[in-house]
Amino acid sequence: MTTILPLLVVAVALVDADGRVLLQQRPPGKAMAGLWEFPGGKVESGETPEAALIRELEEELGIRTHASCLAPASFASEALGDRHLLLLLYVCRKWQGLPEARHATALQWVRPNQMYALDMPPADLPLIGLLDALI
Ligand SMILES: Nc1nc2c([nH]c(=O)n2[C@@H]2O[C@H](COP(=O)(O)OP(=O)(O)OP(=O)(O)O)[C@@H](O)[C@H]2O)c(=O)[nH]1
Repeated sequence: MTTILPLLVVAVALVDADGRVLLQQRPPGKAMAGLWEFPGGKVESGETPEAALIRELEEELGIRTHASCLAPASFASEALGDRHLLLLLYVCRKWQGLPEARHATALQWVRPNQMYALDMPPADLPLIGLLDALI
């Protein structure tokens, strides 16, 4: 029997006052370079998912938020090489600071229905319809 190791990733739809969501572009050199994704990253050993997301938001965008502002919204389950990605998606409408691209190539604010036209990781595609209905 093949052992499949799960990869736990947290990501967030940051929603602004106009109902737009922040996407970031994966930088060259990383897997799936150039694709547009939700900010987030891997949950490290000993971290709660919310703590991991708060850490990633600070590292990647320089913004701060609180666990009580992270609303669980959906998840994705997708094969990823020899791993199996479990991506927990949160929605967040309250944070401090102005997002800046510290790791990403670029940032853009888009309405969920504009995401269908963007290149996004396969795991994210089923999440677009949910955000379209939710936001
Ligand atoms: N952040 C994020 N990762 C996603 C999304 N969709 C998706 O398939 N992933 C995948 O989830 C994994 C997240 O890993 P990452 O490389 O961004 O995480 P990280 O910030 O911990 O990176 P590092 O390994 O360079 O430290 C990648 O395999 C990435 O392709 C998404 O919308 N947002």
